[in-house]
Amino acid sequence: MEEIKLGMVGLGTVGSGVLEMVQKHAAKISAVTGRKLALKTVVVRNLAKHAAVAQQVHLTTDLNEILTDPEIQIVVEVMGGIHPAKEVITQLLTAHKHVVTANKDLIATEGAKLIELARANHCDLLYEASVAGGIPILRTIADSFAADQITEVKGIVNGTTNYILTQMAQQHWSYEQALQKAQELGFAEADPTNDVKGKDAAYKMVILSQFSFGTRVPVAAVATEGIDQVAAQDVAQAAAFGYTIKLVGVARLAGDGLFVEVAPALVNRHHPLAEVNNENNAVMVRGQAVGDTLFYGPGAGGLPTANSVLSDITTVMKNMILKTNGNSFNRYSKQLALAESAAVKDRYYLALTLPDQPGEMQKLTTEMAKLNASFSQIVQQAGQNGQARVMIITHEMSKAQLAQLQAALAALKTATLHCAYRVIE
Ligand SMILES: NC(=O)C1=CN([C@@H]2O[C@H](COP(=O)(O)OP(=O)(O)OC[C@H]3O[C@@H](n4cnc5c(N)ncnc54)[C@H](OP(=O)(O)O)[C@@H]3O)[C@@H](O)[C@H]2O)C=CC1
Ligand SMILES: N[C@@H](CC=O)C(=O)O
Repeated sequence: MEEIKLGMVGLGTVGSGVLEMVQKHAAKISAVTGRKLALKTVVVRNLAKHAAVAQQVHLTTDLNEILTDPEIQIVVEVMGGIHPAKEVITQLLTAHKHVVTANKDLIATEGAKLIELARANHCDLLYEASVAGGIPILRTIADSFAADQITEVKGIVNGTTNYILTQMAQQHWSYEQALQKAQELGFAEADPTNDVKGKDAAYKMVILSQFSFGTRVPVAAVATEGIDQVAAQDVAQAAAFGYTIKLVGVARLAGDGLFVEVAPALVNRHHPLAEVNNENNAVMVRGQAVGDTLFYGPGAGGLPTANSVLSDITTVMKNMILKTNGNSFNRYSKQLALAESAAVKDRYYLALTLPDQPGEMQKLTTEMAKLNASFSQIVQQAGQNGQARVMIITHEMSKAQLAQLQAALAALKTATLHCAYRVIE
């Protein structure tokens, strides 16, 4: 049987999973593709660190060993980050190697240029693993939603933060303890800042938006808030109201535009997203024809992510046999403007502190009434230093109304708004 040789750059959590799958699942890969797959060369930073693997695969620190090897036709990039990953993939595509990557940072920020370079060189550039780890969501949207009009895609798309929130809520671990464990388990990025600040999820929502709506939204246009400011009081009050706090990415058509955001949200405990725990992710795709669909699975971790990488590799292999390489992963393109804030409507959970004095609550409700904003649930708790903490679940209001309310509360000077989280029923 003909053998297809693979190269790889990076041998961390995902790279080690790819090595394991190529070895353990060799028979299935051959049965499905009609070709043997062999991992020939892996580029690492530090040879000594990976000495134990040197018996199984050729290790090098020199990318040229892959670039100049005519036997290696497909290369996996799992080093992460934007630089030098961008330069590495650019060199690989220029050398006519097909590339499979798990790198959402790079695809979300520089994807357009790399996709064009791949097309110009008749190479495949596939990145199923870049969104939601082991969930096969990108190919599903590209293929199975090819004819349907998607109106909303939302979900939990970061494993690290979902793991942290789950441990904090269920095991009562501290934020720091849960983050450290997520790092030990290989879920977090090398630098976890992007995980906890929501940027990793924003990268994924940019890629999901491109597949779902055909529009490439700049990362900077995605309003992004992480979980590092979520207060224990709000986790407890959310539970008392009947909700669970999750970091949720939303991309939806609103008015004539597209709205994309990543932020903590209160998810009704009966909603399927409320049941998504630990490093698991879930993506809900709403199509005009099909209605609501839900895709669930591990969003981080070596072997689950490697499975998505291998699905891309086998796709490249099949394309090589059929001589159909060089087509873009996602072929849907449609230019949508960003949605007007008046068109984006949700219910919100608001947490404020006010002076614990007669008339202060009245001022708050008066400001809300001026904006035609109302609420369905409200709780007031005595706090410290003569302050009361007020927690509200509003009726539906627009982003524009919310911004006006925030400005009005700031003008009052006595009220401090701590958070405004979307409510998902
Ligand atoms: N971990 C996960 O669950 C998931 C990760 N991803 C993505 O997959 C990619 C890899 O993630 P992950 O495996 O967790 O990352 P790791 O940090 O575990 O591994 C990165 C690997 O790349 C190597 N590396 C980094 N820079 C260079 C360089 N300049 N030259 C050669 N090798 C280099 C590192 O070397 P060294 O060992 O010497 O440090 C390490 O082996 C990232 O883009 C990530 O966002 C996607 C989905 C899930
Ligand atoms: N750090 C990421 C890894 C997968 O993309 C996450 O936690 O989701």
